[in-house]
Amino acid sequence: MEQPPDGRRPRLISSLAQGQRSCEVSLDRELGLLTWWDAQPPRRNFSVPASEIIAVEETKIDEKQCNSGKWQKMEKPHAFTVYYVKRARNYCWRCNEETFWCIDEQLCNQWINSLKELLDLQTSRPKHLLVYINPYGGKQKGKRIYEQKVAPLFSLASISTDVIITEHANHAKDNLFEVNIEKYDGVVCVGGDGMVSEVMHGLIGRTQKDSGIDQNNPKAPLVQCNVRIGIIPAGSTDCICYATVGINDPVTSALHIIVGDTLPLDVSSVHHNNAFLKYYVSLLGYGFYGDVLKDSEKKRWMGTIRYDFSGFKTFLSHHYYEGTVSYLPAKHTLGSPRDKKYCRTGCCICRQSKQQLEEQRKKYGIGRDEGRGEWKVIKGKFLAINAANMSCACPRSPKGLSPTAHLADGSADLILVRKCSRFDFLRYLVRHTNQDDQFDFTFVEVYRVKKFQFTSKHLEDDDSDVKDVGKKHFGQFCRDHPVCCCNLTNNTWNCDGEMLNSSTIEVRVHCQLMKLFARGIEEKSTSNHSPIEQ
Ligand SMILES: Nc1ncnc2c1ncn2[C@@H]1O[C@H](COP(=O)(O)OP(=O)(O)OP(=O)(O)O)[C@@H](O)[C@H]1O
Repeated sequence: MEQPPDGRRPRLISSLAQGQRSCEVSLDRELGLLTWWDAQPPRRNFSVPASEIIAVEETKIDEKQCNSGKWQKMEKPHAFTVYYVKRARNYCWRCNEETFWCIDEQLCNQWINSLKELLDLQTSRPKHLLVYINPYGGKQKGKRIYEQKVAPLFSLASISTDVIITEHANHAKDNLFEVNIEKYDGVVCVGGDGMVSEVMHGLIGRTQKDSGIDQNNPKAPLVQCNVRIGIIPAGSTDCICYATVGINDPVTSALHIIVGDTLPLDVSSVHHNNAFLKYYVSLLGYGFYGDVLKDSEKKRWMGTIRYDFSGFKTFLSHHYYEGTVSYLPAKHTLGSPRDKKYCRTGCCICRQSKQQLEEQRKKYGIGRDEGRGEWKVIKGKFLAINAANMSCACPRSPKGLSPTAHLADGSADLILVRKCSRFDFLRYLVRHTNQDDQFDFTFVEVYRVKKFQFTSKHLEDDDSDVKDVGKKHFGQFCRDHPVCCCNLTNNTWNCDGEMLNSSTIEVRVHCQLMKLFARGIEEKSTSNHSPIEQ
């Protein structure tokens, strides 16, 4: 063992073997770094940070291994296996393993104990989790995905779980109001965005209830929810997972949970007339995205293809909506929607924006800081009104609705698509799938906001009762004849993929209200190779 001069913890260095090859292995306990390199050329060198080691286990050596290679000469070969995160393509993580063989049992135990001590220092890792599985989400594979891909990894990492298979919609949400939440280091949901939304409503609602906060008050300062949520994607839409991890892959998500990653996330609340309606973390969409959802819900029997079908049908209908949007610009944020500064792991825009908000809070007092600033008002006819809390990237649109929206800066990107021709709207939609700037159109506006309101024109009109009779009839006619592009009184918002029926709403972004077991999208340079070959 190497003794450092200044009282630092000693570095463990040994000559071990990997199968037939001998290697040097070093454990720097101060840096938390496991390194190994070939004793003979080509002398490749690998490193794994302790934070990405999943487990270490003594390896049971079978007869075959004992009788093969140079180890057959040894009386008692001993080995230990290190399981660690290996980065694959497209932000995917895999569990890799490396077995190191020692001649001496004492040395083998010393290695196992030293690595375990280092793992014990990883205090952000969960030990006990509450898991909700939606057996009907996506292609109804949630239970199988959990049992085959996730549970074995949790068990390898010595994480214990209480698993609840949901029996009806809102089961997870209701259960979270009753369960002894203190017992758990996090809550995992296996399903799609709908399940994430359910668990989020349960946890945020429970936190407010326990703190005596009235969710119906749109101005109430909500209490941050400290229980992390892990998302195991198993739905038909896994946008929240995709935008926070970079990929919707159950193994990758399970590994982010195991290593105890933490990603703070902004949550927006939606109110109508001092009544709380819903929270959302990815998209709140009116017009095009609200109509696509409304139509697709009637066609659930079609499976995931329903989104394409309803998207095409809604595109042809070309309905527009008239109303007033008022918004409060997010002056505290350091970014802007078209600055090409993407939200990535350890995002400094999110960190600094949160600091700015905290300073404002100290200066003006909690509650009074948020309404400060000048409200802007825009009246018009819109094909779509979208508020993106995150990029909303998904496999169909890898850069998302607002590519530079930030996950945790206390703001949302409000995108207004004014009435335009079908051809122009198609050009706008196509830009979500290529590298061109989707905001570079005269009929598209985008603002970074911390609050906004929308009032439908029909509710603003005093004589709306008389007009509505006619509109109701024409509305039905237009719905039945999709080529008509009239002004409709629809009241459906797409709120994280769930329908919300209220055309007039008040929205407020709550900076970093909840936390996920994730780390955001990693820069390509970190995500290409691991362990690091030096
Ligand atoms: N056992 C259950 N039976 C019926 N519905 C359930 C059950 N468990 C959860 N749900 C509800 O199913 C809805 C959709 O679930 P989930 O998001 O997991 O799947 P999905 O196929 O991706 O659906 P969507 O695309 O609508 O989000 C959720 O809103 C949830 O409340």
